[in-house]
Amino acid sequence: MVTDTSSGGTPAIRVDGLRKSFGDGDDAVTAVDGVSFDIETGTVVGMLGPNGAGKTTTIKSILGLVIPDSGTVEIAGIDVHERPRRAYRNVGAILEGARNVYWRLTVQENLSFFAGLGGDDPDDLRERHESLLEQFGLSEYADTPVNDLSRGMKQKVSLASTLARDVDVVFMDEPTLGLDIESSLELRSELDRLADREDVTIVLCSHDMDVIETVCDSVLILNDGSVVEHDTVDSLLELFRTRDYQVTLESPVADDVLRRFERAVGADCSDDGDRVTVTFTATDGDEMYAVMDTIRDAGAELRDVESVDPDLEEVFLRLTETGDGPTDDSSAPTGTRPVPGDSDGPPTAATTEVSADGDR
Ligand SMILES: Nc1ncnc2c1ncn2[C@@H]1O[C@H](COP(=O)(O)OP(=O)(O)OP(=O)(O)O)[C@@H](O)[C@H]1O
Repeated sequence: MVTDTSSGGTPAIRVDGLRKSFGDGDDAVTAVDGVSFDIETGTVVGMLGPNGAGKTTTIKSILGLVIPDSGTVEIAGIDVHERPRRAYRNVGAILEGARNVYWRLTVQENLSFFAGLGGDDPDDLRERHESLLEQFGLSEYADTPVNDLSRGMKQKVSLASTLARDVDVVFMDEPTLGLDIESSLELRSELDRLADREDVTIVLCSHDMDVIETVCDSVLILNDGSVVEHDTVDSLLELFRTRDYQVTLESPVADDVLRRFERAVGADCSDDGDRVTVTFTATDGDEMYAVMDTIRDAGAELRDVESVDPDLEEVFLRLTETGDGPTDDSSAPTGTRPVPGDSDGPPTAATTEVSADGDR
């Protein structure tokens, strides 16, 4: 089910009928194939999808870094194609981790530079910058060149620089990558604060399902260039909550009975010598009764039946039907990654900021 999350007002981001192909003829690849969604102001939205699902292309199209073949993008009701300067004025993005800050500049200089990009006088934002430095534990490094900092600290500078000016919409790709647990938790509460108290809209791509599950209000799942789901995290978890069951049988259960049972239930049984555990999905009550009948017919003794709460990772794998399990990197959800040479759009206000590459 694709749900429109807008509540009637102008959405922070509106994407309508976005399409983008790369290459020609037999080599053409359709990266984004008619993507449409609204993102409500002040919400944190996780964008997920297997590798090649079209996440990067969608985000780059929203930011004006890739020119779509068709479709429109509006930020706060302003068409980014018609009025790019106005549309991108309060948009920030971290697309390549710590690479979007200037490593030869000091931490403070980076904050001032990025504040200046938005047309603000950095002196007017001194208080904001001091509080950002404090929040991210960077105060004592204010005059240190970014180059001399650890990877995690560089990531924090990158985040602080994005927030150095007044932003209404922020795109973040893997913002917790390289952060220690404490900093990652700090970041999560900072994202909550930005969305709740400052009404900032945040679009987050992360490999870390835990971050997505705890920080995001809703999730947008892309697969094969299309939106396959756009719903709240709670609804998505609810969707599968009552479908998974774990049945425990008294051991021993004869081998042939186990195999028959596996075939009937469509799941693997594990026998630890004391008990036999079977986890299966029953989409309705009839299926559940059928499983119970199978257990009775097999003469197995039922010890326990429990429903199993799925986590977001499982929901994601089912919706995208990658089905290879969370350990398979090729199917795991990922954040956006840079694709060399795809910046075929003209410079925009957003381009200027997000592609301000480090001087390594
Ligand atoms: N510049 C390009 N030239 C050719 N093909 C491209 C280009 N950019 C993206 N693609 C192709 O478009 C499809 C979608 O890519 P995209 O990078 O948007 O997916 P993604 O969901 O961000 O994947 P990942 O998680 O691997 O970063 C892929 O098949 C990719 O190979």
